[in-house]
Amino acid sequence: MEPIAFHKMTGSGNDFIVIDNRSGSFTTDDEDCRDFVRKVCRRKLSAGADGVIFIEDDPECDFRWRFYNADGSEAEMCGNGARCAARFAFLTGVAESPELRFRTLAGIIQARVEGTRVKVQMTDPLDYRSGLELQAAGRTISVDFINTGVPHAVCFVAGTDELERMDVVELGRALRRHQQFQPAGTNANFVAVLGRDRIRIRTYERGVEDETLACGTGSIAAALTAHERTLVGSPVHVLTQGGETLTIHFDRIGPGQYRNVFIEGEARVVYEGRLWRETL
Ligand SMILES: N[C@@H](CCC[C@H](N)C(=O)O)C(=O)O
Repeated sequence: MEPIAFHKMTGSGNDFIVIDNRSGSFTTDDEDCRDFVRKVCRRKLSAGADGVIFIEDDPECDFRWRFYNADGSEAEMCGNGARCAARFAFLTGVAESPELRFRTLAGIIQARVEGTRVKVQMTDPLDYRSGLELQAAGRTISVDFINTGVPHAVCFVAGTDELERMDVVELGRALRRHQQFQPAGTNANFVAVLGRDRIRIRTYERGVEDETLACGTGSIAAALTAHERTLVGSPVHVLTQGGETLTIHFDRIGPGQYRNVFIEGEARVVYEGRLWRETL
């Protein structure tokens, strides 16, 4: 059986296995594909990753992607994955120009690749809600919500000391499955504002079911909800749990409504490898 070639990439600490599936070796809708994703994402037992990205042909764009979380669930969008997919496409010749477009389940995304830095224009956010008072993990917390391609709950905390001490997994897990966000569930972000142009974030990701080192759509959700609370301007620099910074640019056009939302940061190839299905 032929080995599967892949690139292991990191988008500011969110890590992905990227596979060129233009030949169609994977049928991305079927259970075998989800099973492959779950196996290959296991840390210590396989390559390990937060998700898998399949690059496929598209009649109108440079390519389209299918994005899967580590648990095999498909997500409409992933900000860090989008930056990795764009860099992969330019590096491997899937896209000829560093300015490229690709199709996702959330809509068409535009990206610009400049060395290891990639800036992506995201789809317009939806469904902003603020000040939800929710019971989670035995306490009442105030939560804002916005869908930045995927759903995100955002909780603001008093400062970095409180953020460092938080049990992000316990609280994140409780919010992720809270009845308020059913049936899709939500990602959960915990945020400290450091200044008018700077915030610090920790994210519990749906589909990884754990804290990750960075989350692009979560960083956008945090920047926009902080802006709604008049805590920050634009752009906002988001310091992630992995220590890297993502920069979010946006225009506010009305209460909870935004256009021209961009995310910018590093997207790096960690290594290229080959996988044998029978050893997964
Ligand atoms: N890490 C991503 C978000 C990936 C999808 C998410 N886990 C979900 O299922 O909603 C990002 O960088 O945006």
